[in-house]
Amino acid sequence: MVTFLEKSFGVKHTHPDFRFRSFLFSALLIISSGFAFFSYYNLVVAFYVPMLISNVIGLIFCMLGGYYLLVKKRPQVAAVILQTIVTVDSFILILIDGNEEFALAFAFLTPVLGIFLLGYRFGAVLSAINFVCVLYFCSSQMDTWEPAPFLPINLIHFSAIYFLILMVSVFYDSSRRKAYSMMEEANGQLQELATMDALTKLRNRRYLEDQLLSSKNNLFVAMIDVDDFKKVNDLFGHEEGDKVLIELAQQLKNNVGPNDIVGRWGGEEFVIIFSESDLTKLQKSLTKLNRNIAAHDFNVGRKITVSIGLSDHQASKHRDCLRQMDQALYEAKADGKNQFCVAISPI
Ligand SMILES: Nc1nc2c(ncn2[C@@H]2O[C@H](COP(=O)(O)OP(=O)(O)OP(=O)(O)O)[C@@H](O)[C@H]2O)c(=O)[nH]1
Repeated sequence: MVTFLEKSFGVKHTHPDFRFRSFLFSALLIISSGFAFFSYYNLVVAFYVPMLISNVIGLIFCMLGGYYLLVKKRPQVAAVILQTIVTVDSFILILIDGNEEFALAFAFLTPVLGIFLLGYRFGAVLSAINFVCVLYFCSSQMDTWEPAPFLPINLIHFSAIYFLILMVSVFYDSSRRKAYSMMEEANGQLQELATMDALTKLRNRRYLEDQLLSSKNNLFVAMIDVDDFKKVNDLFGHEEGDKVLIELAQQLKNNVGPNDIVGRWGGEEFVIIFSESDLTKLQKSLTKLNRNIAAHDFNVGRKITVSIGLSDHQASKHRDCLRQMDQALYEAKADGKNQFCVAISPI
């Protein structure tokens, strides 16, 4: 059943909208069954044209709501249609049945349903309009309604209950939405923290690997390793070493394009995922990167340089590509450091 609904709605059951869409679907199904039944009843059992027309129109609107929900995947439009059906139908019932039986009770559906479906702002406006209309109708029909007249005290009771329901619904819905948005915000922050390197504030290895594994394109990826970083720590202390890493993170970001992703792989190793696919252009960028880093003043009593291994990357050969990138980095180090080396996988 859940799989069927997921397919029909076009969203997974974990999607925040799934319950809302399920509610719309069930409500449209139940109401349209009611319309279908009463269309049949008013056509075959007790022929009555006004109710027959209103039921057929209701049925058409339900189908329209279903179309927007299931085909167009626009639940908000379906919600407006459902709300319109309920509000208009409650009016028709009052107009036809007066205060007989349950007709007036249907007016109470609008504040509860309207706020749930349209949100507390639009829902409250609609409820207020609905209230004025019902009030006008009740007042204009006072004393004449059968079987019991609608007395002023009934009006007071009706207004009190209506606004109580409206206020409870507004409070409930605004709290629900607020709690949901706070949870979304907290989730976003957690997600951000889980994918961020605490020292440099760059993306961490988990994020970088997720990006690489989920990419459908062939990419170029570079591994950057600080040369002789142990000496920096040994000569100036670990704290100064940390400052160099933070400054280097900034320099790497300054030297890549806006769509490239810079992250810290771990220790004194960084990774850049390039959006550029032209190798010649990338080689020029890496030459410039090596030059700019070497020329930058890191405020420690020593020049800082980096070695870089560049490799192409395909998600299906992730581990092999990382190995190849490491090998290119190793060659850059072995060749004298402060340079890059390129490794391209055989086609
Ligand atoms: N300050 C600081 N040092 C770190 C951090 N992570 C790793 N290191 C240090 O980075 C150094 C890496 O040293 P090695 O792997 O020997 O490499 P290297 O001295 O850079 O030499 P080459 O890679 O051959 O150029 C070690 O001394 C680690 O302690 C960190 O977060 N902060």
